[in-house]
Amino acid sequence: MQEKKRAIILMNLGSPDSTEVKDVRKYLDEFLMDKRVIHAPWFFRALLVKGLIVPFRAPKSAEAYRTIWWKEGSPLVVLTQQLQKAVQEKVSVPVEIAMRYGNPTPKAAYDSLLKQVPDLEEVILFPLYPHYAMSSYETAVEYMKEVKEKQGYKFTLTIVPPYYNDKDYIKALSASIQPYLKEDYDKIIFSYHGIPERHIKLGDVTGCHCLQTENCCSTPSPAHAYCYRHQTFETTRLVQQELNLPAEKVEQTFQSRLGRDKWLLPFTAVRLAELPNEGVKKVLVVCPAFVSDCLETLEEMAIGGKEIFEHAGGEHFTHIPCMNVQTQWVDALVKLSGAPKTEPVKA
Ligand SMILES: C=CC1=C(C)c2cc3[nH]c(cc4nc(cc5[nH]c(cc1n2)c(C)c5CCC(=O)O)C(CCC(=O)O)=C4C)c(C)c3C=C
Ligand SMILES: [Fe+2]
Ligand SMILES: [Fe+2]
Repeated sequence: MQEKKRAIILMNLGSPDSTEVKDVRKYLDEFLMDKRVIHAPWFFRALLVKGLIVPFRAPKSAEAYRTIWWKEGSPLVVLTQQLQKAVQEKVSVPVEIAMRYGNPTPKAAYDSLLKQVPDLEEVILFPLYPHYAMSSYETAVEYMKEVKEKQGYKFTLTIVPPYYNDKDYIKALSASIQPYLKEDYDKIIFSYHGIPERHIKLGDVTGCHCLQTENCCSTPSPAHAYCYRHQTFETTRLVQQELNLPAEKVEQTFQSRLGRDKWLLPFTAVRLAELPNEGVKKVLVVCPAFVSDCLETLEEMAIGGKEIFEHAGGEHFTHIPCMNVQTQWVDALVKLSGAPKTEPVKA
């Protein structure tokens, strides 16, 4: 039987095209005008985003991007391109990348694949987010569907589900942490990108579970399929188990808050400022919501987090890089995608 004509798209969040304020403004505008990121009717969202957030944030954000930018471009985009190359070496179908905001766009990714395989039958969409959140996984998937429908492409779209508890993902993430455990450390902080509590409640398919009790995320519920908070706790728990980490040395926090809404607690920045006073002087920080290093890991955590911790009396701060193109992660990704592997070269 003939093999189905397939291809893969790796999808990430995206970055501005450059560190110039005008490009950052354009990127933030597209990002924050997304109705799955800021939940408000279009008119109020536009007023808030275009009138208030973007004009103030763009120059500061551009400054932050300048501290981490590489000569090849944005770390997030460059690392996603490197991941594409690493995956391409292991699968026998074409691999493209697409960004939810900025470039390369979903249309560019689809069109490139159709150029390579005109009779394409199936695109496997791999969101580079291990956890489900409306503002990351859901918006990426829905946007890819929307563009496909609009363009009238005939192939099917198969979506890889969140893999926050997948055995191979957990093993790869654990392997990326393992070498740092040789250091003398007091605590390892699992810092995840935060989201507003409102998003968790809105995504609660039961309508009566999420954030209703202290331990909702560890009480079995169908809501967990869409609960970012539950899924992040699971990743931490499974890595802790895999690496045999003592419970008293593990802490979970949330970073990158924007605006005045109630966001998931505790905040990484607040805990980093408190920990030295609790006798925690040496920390390791890992950011498992990101598979590729980006502004939030390289600037907010490795630079900003370190500053906060040391200013409060901390002595040793180690940021553990994301999995990026580590072989075990690439192998896990290929397996999760279900794409056919390249034939091993015969000796
Ligand atoms: C890991 C998944 C992510 C979730 C969930 C998420 C939610 C979320 N983000 C913002 C606002 C901003 N995030 C920004 C950067 C950024 N966010 C993610 C991932 C998630 N965001 C990544 C990978 C990045 C880095 C992009 C890069 O170019 O490296 C930014 C832009 C930078 C800045 O000005 O700080 C904003 C703004 C909200 C409001 C939100 C949930 C509602
Ligand atoms: Fe974000
Ligand atoms: Fe939950």
